[in-house]
Amino acid sequence: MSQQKVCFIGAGNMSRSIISGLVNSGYTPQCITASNPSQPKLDALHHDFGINITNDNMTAAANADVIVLGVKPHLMEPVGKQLSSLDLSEKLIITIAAGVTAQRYNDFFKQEIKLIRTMPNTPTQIGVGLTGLYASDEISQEHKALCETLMATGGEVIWVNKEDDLNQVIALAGSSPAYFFLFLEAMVQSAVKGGMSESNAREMAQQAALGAALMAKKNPELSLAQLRSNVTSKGGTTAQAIATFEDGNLRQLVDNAMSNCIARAEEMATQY
Ligand SMILES: NC(=O)C1=CN([C@@H]2O[C@H](COP(=O)(O)OP(=O)(O)OC[C@H]3O[C@@H](n4cnc5c(N)ncnc54)[C@H](OP(=O)(O)O)[C@@H]3O)[C@@H](O)[C@H]2O)C=CC1
Ligand SMILES: O=C(O)[C@@H]1CCC=N1
Repeated sequence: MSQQKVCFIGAGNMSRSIISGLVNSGYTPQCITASNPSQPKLDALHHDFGINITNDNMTAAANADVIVLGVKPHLMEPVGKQLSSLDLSEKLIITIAAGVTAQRYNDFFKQEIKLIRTMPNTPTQIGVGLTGLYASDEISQEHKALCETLMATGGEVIWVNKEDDLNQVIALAGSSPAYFFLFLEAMVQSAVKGGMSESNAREMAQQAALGAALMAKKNPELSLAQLRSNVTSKGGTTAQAIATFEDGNLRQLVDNAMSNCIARAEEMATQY
């Protein structure tokens, strides 16, 4: 794998997940630098992965071939302004932020930068993530290939043709691990209420989720409805549970949740 110098501006949850994917798949830790204002997350990254750490965004960015912007969306503008005095013409800039359009970064950095917008998710940290990628026509094949190689260390990558499609990626993959954690939380709470120990309840619920996801993945010829049907004996227990979900309009609730997720990304695009 190419061992370009990669720096992360912002060393929070998502940057940590990507760094974990990189190092676990053999990327040289000495080629990775994380920059963050507060020290504890940096120290943990240095301890866990052996990467370089700093509180100085400018030095980190100046010395990197690839700059990954890992701060919250509202901080992209001050970070861009801070780095705008650097000559970024030869560098690839990768943003992971939701809801900040590619065009805005040229304003923030006060120059035409080579930017690829990505939408990863936290399972990247264990190699089973998914990252959506968008690049405008001006971005070179070399930079696209480099970005894809870096992000693929955390799992699957999917290019989208239109920037707007990244908002669907947010709803389907970037944010969605949280939906599944919520579902697991609710299952565990119900089982604990029924007398099960929390650890047993969690083990059962998470193993079932893992098994269901793997079955869906390993049987692409089977529809999701068929996989569900295979569990659902007529007049049996599953049928009662599924009927309860359908009566409670789970599908509509999921549709509302995903639509609101996308609407928030669109709103953020007008804010930042
Ligand atoms: N979490 C997720 O699942 C996903 C997040 N994203 C995107 O990733 C980005 C980061 O999110 P997430 O990792 O969750 O957020 P975190 O809050 O965990 O991380 C953001 C980090 O940025 C640091 N930071 C703040 N100001 C600066 C600055 N001026 N220069 C450098 N670093 C700074 C913060 O440091 P400190 O804490 O010390 O202030 C913090 O460590 C967001 O844009 C989000 O949209 C995308 C996909 C999924
Ligand atoms: O909640 C957020 O805004 C970010 C983007 C996707 C996941 N976390």
